[in-house]
Amino acid sequence: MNNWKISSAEVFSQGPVVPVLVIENVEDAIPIAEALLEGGISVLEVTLRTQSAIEIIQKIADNIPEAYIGAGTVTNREQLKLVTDAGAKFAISPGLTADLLAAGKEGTIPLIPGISNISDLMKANDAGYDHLKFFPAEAAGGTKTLKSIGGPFPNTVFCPTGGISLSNYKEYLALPNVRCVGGSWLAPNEAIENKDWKVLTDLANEAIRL
Ligand SMILES: O=C(O)C(=O)C[C@H](O)[C@H](O)COP(=O)(O)O
Repeated sequence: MNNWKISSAEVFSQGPVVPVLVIENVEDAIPIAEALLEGGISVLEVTLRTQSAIEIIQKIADNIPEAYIGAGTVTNREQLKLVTDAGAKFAISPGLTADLLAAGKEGTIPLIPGISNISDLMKANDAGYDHLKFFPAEAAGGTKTLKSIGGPFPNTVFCPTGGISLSNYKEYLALPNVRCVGGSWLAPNEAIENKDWKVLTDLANEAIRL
C-alpha cells in the first residue's frame, strides 16, 4: 500500500516515449515543455543533473498543469522530498537502495526505481514495486535481456532507457513487459543550445507516430 496521488501505471500509460531532459537554463524550461507537448508528448522527465533542475521542475509544475512533469536521477530520500515539494508528479531513479525504496513507499508520488539485474528486480518486487526503469538498457543487454526477464517475472513492467533512439525504440515497445521507453534523443543538446524548439516538436511527433 502507498499514499501516491497517482499510480506508476498511470505514468507509464501516458504515451510510448518519455523524454529524458537535461536542462541548464531555467528560461528554457517552458519552451521545451511546450514544444514536446505540441508534438504530442505529455510525460517529461527532468533529470537532477543540473543545478537548476529543481527550479525547472517547479516552474513546469506551476505553469503547465497538463504536463506529467517528473524528476529523473533521483537517487536518495532527500532528493525525493525536494522533487515532491517542487511539484513533480513522479520520480525516476537509475537504480535503487533500500532507503530509497522505503522513502518511495512513504512518499506521495510514484517512484520508479531502476534495475539492470535480477537481484535488484527481486528487491524492488519485495518492496512492492512492479513498475521499474531498466537502465542502462542497451548496455545491459537490451531487448534480449528484457525478453528473458519476462519469463520468471511476467508481472513486472518496464520503462527502459539508455541507448534508445528512433532506430531501436519500436523493438522495445513490441515487448509485452515494456510500457514506454525513455531517452535523451527527444531533446538533443544542440537543439536546446540553439533554442530550436521546432526540432523537439518534430522529434516528438515522429516518435509517437508508431
Ligand atoms: O539520468 C538518469 O536518471 C538516468 O537514469 C539516465 C537516463 O535515463 C539515460 O542516461 C538516458 O539515456 P540516453 O537516452 O542514452 O541518453
